[in-house]
Amino acid sequence: MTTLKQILHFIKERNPHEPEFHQAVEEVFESIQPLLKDNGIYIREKVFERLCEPERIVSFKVCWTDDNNQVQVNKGYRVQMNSAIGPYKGGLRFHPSVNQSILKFLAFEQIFKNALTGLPLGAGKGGADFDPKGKSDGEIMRFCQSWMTEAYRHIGHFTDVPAGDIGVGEREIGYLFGAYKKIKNEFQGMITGKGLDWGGSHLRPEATGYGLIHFAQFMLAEIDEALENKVCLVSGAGNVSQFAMEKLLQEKAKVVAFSDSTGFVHDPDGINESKLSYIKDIKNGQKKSVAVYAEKYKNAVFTEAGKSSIWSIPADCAFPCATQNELTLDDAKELKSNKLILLAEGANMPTTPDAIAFIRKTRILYGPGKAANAGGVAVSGLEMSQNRLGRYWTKSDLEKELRTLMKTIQENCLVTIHDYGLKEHDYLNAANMSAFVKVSKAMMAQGIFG
Ligand SMILES: NC(=O)C1=CN([C@@H]2O[C@H](COP(=O)(O)OP(=O)(O)OC[C@H]3O[C@@H](n4cnc5c(N)ncnc54)[C@H](OP(=O)(O)O)[C@@H]3O)[C@@H](O)[C@H]2O)C=CC1
Ligand SMILES: O=C(O)CCC(=O)C(=O)O
Repeated sequence: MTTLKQILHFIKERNPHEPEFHQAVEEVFESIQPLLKDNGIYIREKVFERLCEPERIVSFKVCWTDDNNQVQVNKGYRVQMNSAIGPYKGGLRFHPSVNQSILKFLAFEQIFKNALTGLPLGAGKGGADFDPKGKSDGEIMRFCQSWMTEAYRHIGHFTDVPAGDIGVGEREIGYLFGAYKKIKNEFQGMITGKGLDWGGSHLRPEATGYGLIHFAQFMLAEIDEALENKVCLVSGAGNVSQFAMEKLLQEKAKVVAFSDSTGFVHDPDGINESKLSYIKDIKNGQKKSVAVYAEKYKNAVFTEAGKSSIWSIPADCAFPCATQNELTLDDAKELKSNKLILLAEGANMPTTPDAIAFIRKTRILYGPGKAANAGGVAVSGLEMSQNRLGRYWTKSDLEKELRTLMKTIQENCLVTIHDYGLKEHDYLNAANMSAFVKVSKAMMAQGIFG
């Protein structure tokens, strides 16, 4: 008889040297303990073991020439994790830190997140250990074209539909889409995050950040609180962060800090629309460090990475929107001692396990990324629907859809909390359990190939 401990041990042994993947797996495994204990079928059918094994990993070389005519070689990947409820779906990350462990953790998280959206989306993730920083448009284009020259075989609107993630925005999506169209001679919605004039959807750029803030509003409403006048910290200064800040401003919250890989800015006066436009210009146009912001606004202070943490600034709400494991136990303790009310994750797995365990023992509301940042992939799902119909929906249609989707995810969590007798506001276990049940059912219905 297999014990629960043996299952986790087996998965870790089968996937050595993959700490991020282990971390993501262990979190879900902990959450679903009651389900595994009460339902022998999950054990007999080896559902968790099957969920942890990617259906396919494609790993390939990406050769391209830089502007000095030097040959460059990178590692490219696509992890096709699970297709029980729809075609593989998830972003591409171009960052020097990319490796198989990171992409497997991201693809694994995507299984549950995508299930929570209620849309027919399987799970995948991919990318390359390519660093877009400092590269010319021509170099980025040649890299994307080379990546797609291999990956196109595995991608398609009913097979696997990538999108953006760290280092991949509309420019990269355009080059990837163009390469696919050229190779296949087909104009199809095989990638999301496209430009509005060539098959993209209104609100996809905004969706992750806006959806995160909607989710936070719904969580706060449960304790009769609102975002107005709340002091907020938003890490990162990229896509998710920029639109989280934008929505927070619309909701009259006060954003006093943001960051990037070089450090963080504390602006005690709070940012406003014109300051946010400047942040967008620094990051999307000039492609510089956020340090530049502090040179322009007199009360703003820039602190270099490693010297202190953005999470040491007193605030009511914290939104980690940069990268994995960016918020540690020490950060969590400091946030608590500064009387934080809510922590909602825009990034994937940004909070370390010990920090999550600490937060969950306090009264701080915790919104796990799988639920809180699902707005991005949800609007990607709606982009796929529009592509299949050959129609565009209006911005106001999509605004309504996004808000409703985020509300439905939150309400499903509340129902799961009630049905399984979880602790009040236990969004973490609720999200993991309800998504697990949904995907497992689909897998078992499809036999052992499911
Ligand atoms: N884009 C989307 O729709 C979705 C994204 N996510 C997640 O949100 C997070 C941010 O993604 P996104 O905004 O798209 O990416 P971007 O590339 O647009 O922005 C990433 C931001 O995070 C900072 N950052 C990246 N790596 C590090 C690091 N190791 N240490 C400190 N700062 C870092 C970057 O700083 P710098 O500019 O200096 O590199 C940048 O400010 C990721 O975890 C992603 O997986 C989740 C759901 C959907
Ligand atoms: O829009 C998508 O398909 C992917 C978004 C994503 O990568 C994520 O949710 O982490």
